[in-house]
Amino acid sequence: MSVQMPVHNTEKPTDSLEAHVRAILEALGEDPDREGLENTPARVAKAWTFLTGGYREDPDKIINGALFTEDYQEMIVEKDIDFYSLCEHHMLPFHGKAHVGYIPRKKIVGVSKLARLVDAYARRLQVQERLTNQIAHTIMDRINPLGAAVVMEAEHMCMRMRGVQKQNSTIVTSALLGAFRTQEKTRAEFMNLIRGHAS
Ligand SMILES: Nc1nc2c(ncn2[C@@H]2O[C@H](COP(=O)(O)OP(=O)(O)OP(=O)(O)O)[C@@H](O)[C@H]2O)c(=O)[nH]1
Ligand SMILES: [Zn+2]
Repeated sequence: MSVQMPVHNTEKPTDSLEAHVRAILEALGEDPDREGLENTPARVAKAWTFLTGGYREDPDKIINGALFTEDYQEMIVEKDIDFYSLCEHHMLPFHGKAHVGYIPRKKIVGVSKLARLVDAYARRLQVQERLTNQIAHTIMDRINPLGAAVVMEAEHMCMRMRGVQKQNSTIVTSALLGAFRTQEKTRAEFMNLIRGHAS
């Protein structure tokens, strides 16, 4: 399956964003020079630069930085990884939890790197499906495991604060590759583990 992998930008957008935020404030009928808003363009530009910091991360490098050879071929699951992303349709946040698993063939990865990988893809303009796929495919490509699995559960602000205004709906997406796709038992074990059951 081919997955859209995003472009890697290196330039920080902070300076150019500031002027645009000022223009948005004006378009909203606000006075960008009043005391409370005086520093808002700079603050917003800084916040958005952070929230889209994933464009300046190299996901391959994150994984390659901490790969270790280990004779361990059982499932490894890191669950409940908090993430914050921005939907590319409304540029509003969606956030929730990511559950990531893989079965090593020869290599294991430093556990913090799985969480860093989630952030590197989440901190961009995204759709949840692509975000889920990108994480799973990077694990598959970089660690070369027997399988990789990602399940993401998220609340979309564009469905809560506006639009259809559904306050309780959660979107669940999954990407199951290798053994997680072909072996029902493996898939079931992963699903049980992320639901908090030990076996
Ligand atoms: N599949 C998918 N859809 C998303 C995601 N984030 C937002 N959307 C949807 O993107 C769609 C954009 O639809 P449009 O009809 O062009 O936009 P809209 O008029 O603002 O739609 P409403 O949100 O229904 O008011 C909406 O249905 C959103 O709910 C996502 O991560 N995945
Ligand atoms: Zn949206």
